[in-house]
Amino acid sequence: MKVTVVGAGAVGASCAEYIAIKDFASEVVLVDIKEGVAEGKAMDLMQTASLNGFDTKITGSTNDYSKTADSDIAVITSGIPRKPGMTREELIGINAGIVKSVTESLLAHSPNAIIIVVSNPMDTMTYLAHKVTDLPKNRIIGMGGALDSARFKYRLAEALGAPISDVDGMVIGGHSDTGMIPLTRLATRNSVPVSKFLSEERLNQVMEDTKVGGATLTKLLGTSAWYAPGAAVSAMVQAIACDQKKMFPCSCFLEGEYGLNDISIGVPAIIGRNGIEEIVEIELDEAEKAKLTSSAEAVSKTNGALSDILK
Ligand SMILES: NC(=O)c1ccc[n+]([C@@H]2O[C@H](COP(=O)([O-])OP(=O)(O)OC[C@H]3O[C@@H](n4cnc5c(N)ncnc54)[C@H](O)[C@@H]3O)[C@@H](O)[C@H]2O)c1
Ligand SMILES: O=C(O)C[C@H](O)C(=O)O
Repeated sequence: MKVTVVGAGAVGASCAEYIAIKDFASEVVLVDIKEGVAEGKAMDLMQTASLNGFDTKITGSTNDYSKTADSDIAVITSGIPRKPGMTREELIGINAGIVKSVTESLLAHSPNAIIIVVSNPMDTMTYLAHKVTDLPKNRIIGMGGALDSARFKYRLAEALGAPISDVDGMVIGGHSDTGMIPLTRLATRNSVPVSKFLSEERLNQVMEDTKVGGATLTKLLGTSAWYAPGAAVSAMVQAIACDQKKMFPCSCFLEGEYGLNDISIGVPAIIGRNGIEEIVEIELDEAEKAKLTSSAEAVSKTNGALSDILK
């Protein structure tokens, strides 16, 4: 199983590290536009192999996509991250051009790859990847919900005073500060609804803290997060590589599911060897449906900024 990760920055390198540590891929190729960076990170990571006990071969390449040929899975993390005070949507001007050209270069050498889009604004970059390639919808997946759900579980566990392993929960909708929809109604502590333990007010606080999870870290770090994003991408890569059929909320191109069309947005999906094996349509209540509609409107508005690049 060959995996290419484009962008050897914070998220790309973290993702490559987690993939290697889990030791399910034969090869990971890191690609970056900055001379020597991908080669350097690959060498540094390879020097952890004997310490961390993995056999995955990690190589680096400065923009030479021939090294990525015949990848089974390609992850796109190239582009700029936000700084404190910015929204993800403000990155579109620079990142759209990068994601378009990287997607085209990847597919020129790996026509059968399944692509995972990470660069922000992620739902719009996933939509862009669909539009420039016209690949079947199962082969382009946006990573956002897996990360947002991990943050939701962290916040729930904190509020409950429970171990994170006892908590389950999911975030759907757009991967943005206002568009995320943490599904508190369906969240559980060992199968018991969390509303049994937490007041509505505390649950609302959990929801708000989850939605600004990325912004909170960006303020603390001066740039956006990488450990949990890298872990979330690696979990999705593993689900594909090992045909795990795991369910993650992720940005899927919708054609009528959830009443939405011509948009990529976070919904639950089964992830396996074919990428998105199935989009799972769960029963939402009226309030959740209204939130998903308004989240989709915001993503569509951001997609509108792609009109020039899609000409
Ligand atoms: N979807 C998510 O949940 C999620 C989570 C974290 C970060 N992100 C996004 O991922 C992106 C990367 O974040 P980061 O923290 O790793 O940033 P970073 O600056 O550390 O790394 C980005 C890397 O991309 C490289 N790059 C730029 N243009 C390129 C090109 N044309 N080809 C190849 N490489 C190129 C840069 O040289 C840099 O090394 C950002 O857009 C960020 O907002 C998304
Ligand atoms: O917050 C960001 O800008 C990066 C990423 O989308 C995240 O959620 O960590």
